[in-house]
Amino acid sequence: MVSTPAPAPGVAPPGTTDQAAALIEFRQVQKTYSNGFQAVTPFDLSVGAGEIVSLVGPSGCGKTTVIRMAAGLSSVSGGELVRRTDQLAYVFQDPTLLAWRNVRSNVELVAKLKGVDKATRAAAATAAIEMVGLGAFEKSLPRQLSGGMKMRVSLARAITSAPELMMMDEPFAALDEFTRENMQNQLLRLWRANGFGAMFITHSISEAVNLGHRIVVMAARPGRIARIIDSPSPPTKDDAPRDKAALADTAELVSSLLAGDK
Ligand SMILES: Nc1ncnc2c1ncn2[C@@H]1O[C@H](COP(=O)(O)OP(=O)(O)OP(=O)(O)O)[C@@H](O)[C@H]1O
Repeated sequence: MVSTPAPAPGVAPPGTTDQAAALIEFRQVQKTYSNGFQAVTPFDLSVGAGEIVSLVGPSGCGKTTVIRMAAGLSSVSGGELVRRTDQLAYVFQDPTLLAWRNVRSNVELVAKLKGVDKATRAAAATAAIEMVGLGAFEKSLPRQLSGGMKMRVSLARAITSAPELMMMDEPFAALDEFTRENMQNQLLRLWRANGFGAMFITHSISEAVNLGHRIVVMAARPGRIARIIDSPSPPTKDDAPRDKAALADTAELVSSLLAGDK
């Protein structure tokens, strides 16, 4: 069952698990596909307003299934999924840009399809394009951009629709390590400016730890949560220095959980 009650008043600070302000709550949510395969066993998680929750786990543990249910793209087989916002945006591994539209036109597209008026979406697109550092490429076509630049267009397009909740399914997986780290920084810059909540799926432990206020470590067969870890040094709005040693310890903990040591 998926229900969408009225938006909760107030905005919780990043890292909160305050149920009243949660944008989305999974309550014992399960997924069994029509062939009888149980992809996700009872799953409890909430994502607060302005909170980034990363999901990391082995292939087949149900990460995409979870995010698809959250987005309403896949039905829930059991339990209850409560979503308190319809302001969603998606960013996938494939930036899915329209080849014949230039950067600005691609960035404005989702907001346009959502019916945002021309002046508002143009202003939002200008800000987003600047924020991802593509101001000089507004008129470029996708084929004239690198993989990292295309992903920045995809991020700018998502932000332009002013989402409260971003669903991100391995958005940076196809990028080289250097570009990937750069994109994580871009994403955090956008988050500091726009304050969206996010579910961020990744196979990369360092990415999960760098981005998440909380890190959900999943296990496979059957798909389930192994542990939810509060970041010891989460991203902050004022971009305060992070405790690298504490984050390295968290990465080690995630690694050992994934290896089944803990
Ligand atoms: N439509 C479907 N019908 C039956 N089984 C499915 C379907 N979609 C996914 N599955 C199975 O459900 C399990 C979870 O799949 P899902 O794509 O959610 O995993 P994932 O953790 O996102 O994997 P990956 O990291 O490889 O993308 C897998 O075993 C997959 O084979």
